Amino acid sequence: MREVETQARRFVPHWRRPHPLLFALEGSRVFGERLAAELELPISPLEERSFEDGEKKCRPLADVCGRDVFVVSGLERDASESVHDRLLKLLFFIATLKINGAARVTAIAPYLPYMRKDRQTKAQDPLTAAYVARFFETAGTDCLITMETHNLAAFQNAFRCRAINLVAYEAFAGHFAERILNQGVTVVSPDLGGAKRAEMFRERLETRLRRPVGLAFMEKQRSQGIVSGDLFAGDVDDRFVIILDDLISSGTTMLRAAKACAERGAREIHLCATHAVFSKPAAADLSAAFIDGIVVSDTIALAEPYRSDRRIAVIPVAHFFAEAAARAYEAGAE
Ligand SMILES: O=P(O)(O)OC[C@H]1O[C@H](OP(=O)(O)OP(=O)(O)O)[C@H](O)[C@@H]1O
Repeated sequence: MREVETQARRFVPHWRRPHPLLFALEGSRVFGERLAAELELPISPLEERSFEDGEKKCRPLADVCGRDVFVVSGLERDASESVHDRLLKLLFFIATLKINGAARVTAIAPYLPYMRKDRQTKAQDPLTAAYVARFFETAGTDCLITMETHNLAAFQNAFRCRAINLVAYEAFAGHFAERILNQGVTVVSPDLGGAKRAEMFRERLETRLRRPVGLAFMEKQRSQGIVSGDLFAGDVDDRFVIILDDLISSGTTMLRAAKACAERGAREIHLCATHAVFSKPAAADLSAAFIDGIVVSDTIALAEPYRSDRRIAVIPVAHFFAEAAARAYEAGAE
């Protein structure tokens, strides 16, 4: 794993007095500290306790009455907490802030889970993306900030409170532009659902490189956990290929797209995804020799064994969140 340096800061926060409070829930201290540095705010103290029966308690130790509050929490699973533990803990904490008089609460969830189930594809399917949005609203969230949600249209339709989706394409494009020499370049979407994302990234990369960048797509269907579909559109022969997706979980999607590119003569194959969810089997799959590099952001802290993998570059994105949080604060104060 290689930590890539944060790009130059583009904003300086100006807080009125008293300044907003920033809380970082357990498991999010590293990202919280990066955010705190960007926002020039201290992390406020809180009490987190787990009880013998599995229930949790989370209490602010700074007086929140009348204050603007930012609360950051990673919502991915880690060794000590499940997605559900973290999601419920954040929702309870937001509700606690509100009943104790917080003026406005901005939830910062670098990775927002449950967004993949955004439509009914089978009879009586749940719509978890919409339910998660309702839970945040019910808890009293005034604004939610996340990055690279799975389906932007579904995300925007699900939330009635302010919901901001950030993207890291500019940072990814900058990273690749420094490494691509005079090769032809193609951005590949590993499924049709990601076509718009790939196109947006391709445009940024083209601007950086000042020459045309190609686009390619692969077919993908997922049913009962089995991924299928072999159609491939676009030219990757002898090209520097970047396969772009929102997240890597098992790695199945990226691996099959990378294989398809290798079979079609790609010269170099790089995977690029905002969220390194990396559920267990990904480790073995992504070590394939035809994968030259993997670029992710730090929305999710890398678990072992990925930390020692030199092919993985991690792009910091806390500054995007800091700027969005500061803007949301300014807008709310108008
Ligand atoms: O690493 P993996 O385990 O393969 O998971 C990652 C994939 O899952 C999501 O798409 P999904 O399969 O839900 O498809 P969709 O675009 O049809 O919603 C996501 O956009 C990735 O493509």
